[in-house]
Amino acid sequence: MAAAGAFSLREVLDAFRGCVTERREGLLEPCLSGWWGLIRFLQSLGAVFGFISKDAVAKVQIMERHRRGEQGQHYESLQSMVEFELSRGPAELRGRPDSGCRTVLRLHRALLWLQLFLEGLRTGHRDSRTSTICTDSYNASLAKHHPWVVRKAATLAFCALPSRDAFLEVMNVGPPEQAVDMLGEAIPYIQSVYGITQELFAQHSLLDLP
Ligand SMILES: CCCCCCCC/C=C\CCCCCCCC(=O)N[C@@H](COP(=O)(O)O)[C@H](O)/C=C/CCCCCCCCCCCCC
Repeated sequence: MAAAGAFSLREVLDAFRGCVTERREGLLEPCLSGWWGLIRFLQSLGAVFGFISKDAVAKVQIMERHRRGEQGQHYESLQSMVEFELSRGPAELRGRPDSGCRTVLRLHRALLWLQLFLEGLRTGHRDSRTSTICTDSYNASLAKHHPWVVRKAATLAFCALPSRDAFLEVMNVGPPEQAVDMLGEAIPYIQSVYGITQELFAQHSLLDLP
């Protein structure tokens, strides 16, 4: 999947559903595909979100370069990636700004924001403010990893978000009730990807990679 064409929540849902295998392995390809779908949605919201989508694109592209590179076989799953990058030594892992583990960690933290945001949208009232849901989700997740200037720019951008119902309509799923149902279907898959990544990274003390 690439960041072009109309957004489809169904495609994003299918991608995240395909990320976790029966043996609880996290597959990178479907995750990246899910991320491209989300980025496409973000890009459709306008230029005010450009600095956020640019960062997300850069991180997904780093992961694609790993996957398609000479060592690509080690980047099939989160587990094989962690094993491979740890085998090269902690100094190498901590010193590389484009390591797979560091990059996945940034996307993983953003996935917690996404979970909280989608849950807030799903359970919110018709007249809830999307910007408030987004700000609360951000403050409870990603914000603690960002410097003041990024937090300020992000919270300003959130003010440009449309109302909850308009937002649900932009999701192209049909009426708001249908979009809410699909969010209910999507959230457990996103939680599952978040859960296995959190477990794996905690097990190897990788949750604070600089
Ligand atoms: C189902 C459809 C509805 C929801 C659609 C949501 C679409 C969201 C798409 C993408 C989310 C953006 C993910 C951003 C990843 C940020 C990773 C990060 O933390 N990067 C920072 C640290 O990186 P390093 O410097 O250590 O390499 C970097 O400093 C960040 C810069 C940009 C600001 C990031 C703010 C993120 C706010 C959360 C996304 C809000 C999107 C709102 C739209 C609804």
